[in-house]
Amino acid sequence: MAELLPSIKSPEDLQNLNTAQLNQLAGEIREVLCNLVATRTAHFASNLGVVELCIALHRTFDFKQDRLIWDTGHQVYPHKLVTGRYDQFNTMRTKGGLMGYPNPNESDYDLFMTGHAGASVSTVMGLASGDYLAGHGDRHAVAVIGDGAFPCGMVFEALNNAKTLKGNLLIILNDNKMSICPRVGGVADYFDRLRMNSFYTGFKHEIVKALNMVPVFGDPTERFLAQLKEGVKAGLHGGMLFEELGVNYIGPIDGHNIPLLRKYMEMVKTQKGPTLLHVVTEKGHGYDPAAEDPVYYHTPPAICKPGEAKPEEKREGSKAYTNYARDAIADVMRRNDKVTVLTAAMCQGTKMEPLRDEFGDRFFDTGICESHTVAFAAGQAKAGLRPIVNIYSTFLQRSFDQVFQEVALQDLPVVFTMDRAGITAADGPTHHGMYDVGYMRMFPNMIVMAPGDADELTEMLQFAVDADHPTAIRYPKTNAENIKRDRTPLELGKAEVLKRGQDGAVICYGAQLADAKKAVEMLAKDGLDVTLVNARFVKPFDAETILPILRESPFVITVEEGALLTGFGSALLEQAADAGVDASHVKRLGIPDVFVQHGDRAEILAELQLDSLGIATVCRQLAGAERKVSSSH
Ligand SMILES: Cc1ncc(C[n+]2csc(CCOP(=O)(O)OP(=O)(O)O)c2C)c(N)n1
Ligand SMILES: CC(=O)[C@@H](O)[C@H](O)COP(=O)(O)O
Ligand SMILES: [Mg+2]
Repeated sequence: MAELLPSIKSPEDLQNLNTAQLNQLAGEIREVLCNLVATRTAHFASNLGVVELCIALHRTFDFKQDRLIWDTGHQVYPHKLVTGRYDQFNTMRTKGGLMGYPNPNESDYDLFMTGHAGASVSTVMGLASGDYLAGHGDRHAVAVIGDGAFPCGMVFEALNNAKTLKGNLLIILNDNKMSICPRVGGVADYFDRLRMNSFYTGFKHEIVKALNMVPVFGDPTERFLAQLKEGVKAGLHGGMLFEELGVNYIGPIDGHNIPLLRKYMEMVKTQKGPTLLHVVTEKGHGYDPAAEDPVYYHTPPAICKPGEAKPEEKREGSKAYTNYARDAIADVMRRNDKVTVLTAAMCQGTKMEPLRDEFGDRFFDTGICESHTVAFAAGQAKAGLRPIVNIYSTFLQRSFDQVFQEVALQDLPVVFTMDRAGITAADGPTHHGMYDVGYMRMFPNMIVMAPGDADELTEMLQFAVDADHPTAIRYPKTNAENIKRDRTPLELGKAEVLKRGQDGAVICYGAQLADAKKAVEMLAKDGLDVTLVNARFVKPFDAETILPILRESPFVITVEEGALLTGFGSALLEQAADAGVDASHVKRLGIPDVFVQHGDRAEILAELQLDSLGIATVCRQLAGAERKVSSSH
């Protein structure tokens, strides 16, 4: 039972604790983290890994004045616990409760609401620059960034700029050998070599000793020269990559040793110029199952109670769209050896570990480097391959310019399977996939579609791989259904009319089709005969099918799980305006011009009237309104 933690109302309450008490506090924080994931899915292993680092930071710096940014922000739970949010902690990732990422609306100790990796060094540099110009050059600016986030291009853009910075910059590299999956790439290998540095440091000491004993000639000289080469290599590995950029490199040090962390932090506080402190931690530290399997315990299912064995994944009747997409990708790759698949460090989230194993040389994990991922895919397409970029909608935003220049402008056959397109629920506004419809349909040459059910996703993927143009397919974070019907074969730019009625029309773009169908069936029981359309494509738009429905229907509702601004409904209004068709009776359902907060997906969809009840309610209102108008004529 937590004794110390409840008394920590702010980091000031840490100042009087001794090392034993700080270590006890670390244990209490871990207990709270374990209890949290016994109740719901949350970020777990990452938070377990930064407990001591967080305590040492708040014990050493005064972040009422100094600046602290946790890169990505998924590891911010210990920070929230020591900055006065212990009492609310059980609301984590629930509607109206604490956000699972930093949230300035919760605390002044949270400076940026983040969830996307790689921006911390840049933003903390901006803070340092602003403080310097405001006369607060004595403030410290600290970015804590993981080894998975570090390869983000933006980090190197910031490092390039760091030596010009006025103000104090401390970058803490939290190196736990993990992204969500094991980290990949040359930066990862470099960190591995740096982690050996404690060995090299000792080795360098040996070199100096050897220097004093070096004989002038004979065998020992050769041995000495061999050692000297190693010593020089050690020096190179001793953070020279950073030193050459004007960033002092210190480390690596043990990230679970609070006194040691505090000693080094006090030391770097006096260091002039940008400094990188390399801290080695264990992802999942302090809870053995998580330390042994940090991939699974990155965001484990709610039912993994402390000490319980790893539960089998819940068997559900229907599978997630993610599973259908993964299986469809695997199937296409088996039948066509020109097809490749790329992920930007989301192999686990897109459930592609089996593809990594099966298609080794046609599976590419680029790390958290989405801009590179898309440009790399464009290069593959130019070379005659059919790359599939399997990516979360929200993270694709990082690659906007590469989608434009390297893919659409070149008219290259890159397939974008955009997972988490729509409400992602507990992750909140940084992770909802809101904007992909708008920005993907803007680009000439792009084919933009959304399946109404699981089988249609499979069909669309094959269609996309066969298309000689860039294509984008969006689907949400939810279980997929299959809608029984006489399925119209997929045809470029053609919608599918599931039912015709004379009282109104519901035109659905994407996976809410199941809810739209339920709504139309409910309405039929009320005597309202409503047309149901599965739009399938937002680009090319099926004006030939849809505009006559606008002309004939007393009311029309469009349904999409995405931003209304620039979304499918906007496209319909544009088409109507261009064709001179009256669209004043069109009601668009989707996400309004707000950032949707975290919460339960079903609740959020209901609030937005995007579920079957909401769609039916809006139809009744419009039908009623329509009947009043027609009866008053
Ligand atoms: C731009 C972007 N791409 C992908 C992700 C998904 N993501 C969240 S955490 C994570 C791994 C981060 O690894 P690291 O920075 O080492 O933190 P750790 O979990 O190891 O503490 C990834 C890929 C993201 N949040 N942002
Ligand atoms: C921090 C981060 O961006 C990922 O951990 C993300 O939260 C994963 O989302 P899913 O749980 O939907 O895969
Ligand atoms: Mg890591």
